[in-house]
Amino acid sequence: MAVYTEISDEDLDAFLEQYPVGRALSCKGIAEGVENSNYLVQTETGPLILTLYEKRVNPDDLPFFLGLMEHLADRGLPCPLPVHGHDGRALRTLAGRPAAMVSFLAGMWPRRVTPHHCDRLGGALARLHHAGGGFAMRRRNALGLEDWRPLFDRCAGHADGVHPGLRAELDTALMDLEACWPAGLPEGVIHADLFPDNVFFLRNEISGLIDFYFACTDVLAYDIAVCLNAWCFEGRGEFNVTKARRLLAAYQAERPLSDAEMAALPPLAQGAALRFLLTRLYDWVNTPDGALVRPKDPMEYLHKLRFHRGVKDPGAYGLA
Ligand SMILES: Nc1ncnc2c1ncn2[C@@H]1O[C@H](COP(=O)(O)OP(=O)(O)OP(=O)(O)O)[C@@H](O)[C@H]1O
Ligand SMILES: N[C@@H](CCO)C(=O)O
Repeated sequence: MAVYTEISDEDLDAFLEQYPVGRALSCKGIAEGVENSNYLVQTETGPLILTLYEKRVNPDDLPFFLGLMEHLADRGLPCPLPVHGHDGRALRTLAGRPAAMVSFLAGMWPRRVTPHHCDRLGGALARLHHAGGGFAMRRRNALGLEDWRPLFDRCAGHADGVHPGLRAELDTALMDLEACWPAGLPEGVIHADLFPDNVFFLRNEISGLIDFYFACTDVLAYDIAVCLNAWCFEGRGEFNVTKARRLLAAYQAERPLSDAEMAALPPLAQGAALRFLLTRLYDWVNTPDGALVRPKDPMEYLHKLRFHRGVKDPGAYGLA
């Protein structure tokens, strides 16, 4: 479960007094998620999500994340809207952590992803990229190409213990990407972690996009590459080209890809697989036994990385 920081009733009451939301009627820790502490707070004016930002979030980035959610919500994207206090501020401190409240979004994330979900995702992702266009703030991707080598170095010594030969395989994959990483592609605001558990559906339509805490300014097509990894593989590791085709077609109906973006999909997809493999590997080897939050399986992403390294042509992703 992801409640790293507990809050007392007194602290919560004092916190809520600073917002025009009335008093708390209940407050429950949310088990899902691995990064931050999240609470569902029922207030006299309705439900809100209270987040206490934990280790991987740099407090200096919070104005970007909160400003971005506000910018996107203002442009009609169904994403959480930060709640401002009586003093106008959305961000303050609770139980020693930076904390903010955002609007509660109804819906459930898809436990079994279908091609229909991928279709809706593709459209929403393109709309997110368009809507992010006018956002004035910038944030470098803290988990981009240049950050993978230092992250790898921090866990390389444990890699072969997770899987024999993993260290050499990751080193080679990283060197290949460092040599051929695409340059000059269109950039803008990307979500950078748009996994199924960050997309809510209600009656088969998207009702919410959440968790903007990796969002940054980077190559737009890299966001598609993240989604191809997170949405288009089956449980046993096979790539589902029908899902990818639906995702890409729906994306392109709203934002057509250039030839350069299409050609770049294989290395971008390798990079996205490597990014999640490395953060998962890092967590895998640094999480003590018996910790409350179970780390996610890095091997899932090794299989995905291998698949993308075998792709010679973006047609493999269902592009015509
Ligand atoms: N605005 C929201 N409306 C409704 N539920 C929300 C909202 N934000 C978060 N949640 C709930 O909290 C859970 C965890 O949120 P979130 O994904 O942001 O956490 P996290 O710790 O950053 O997780 P991770 O990065 O591992 O996905 C979600 O799965 C959802 O159940
Ligand atoms: N979506 C990430 C975890 C949160 O960043 C993963 O599945 O590894």
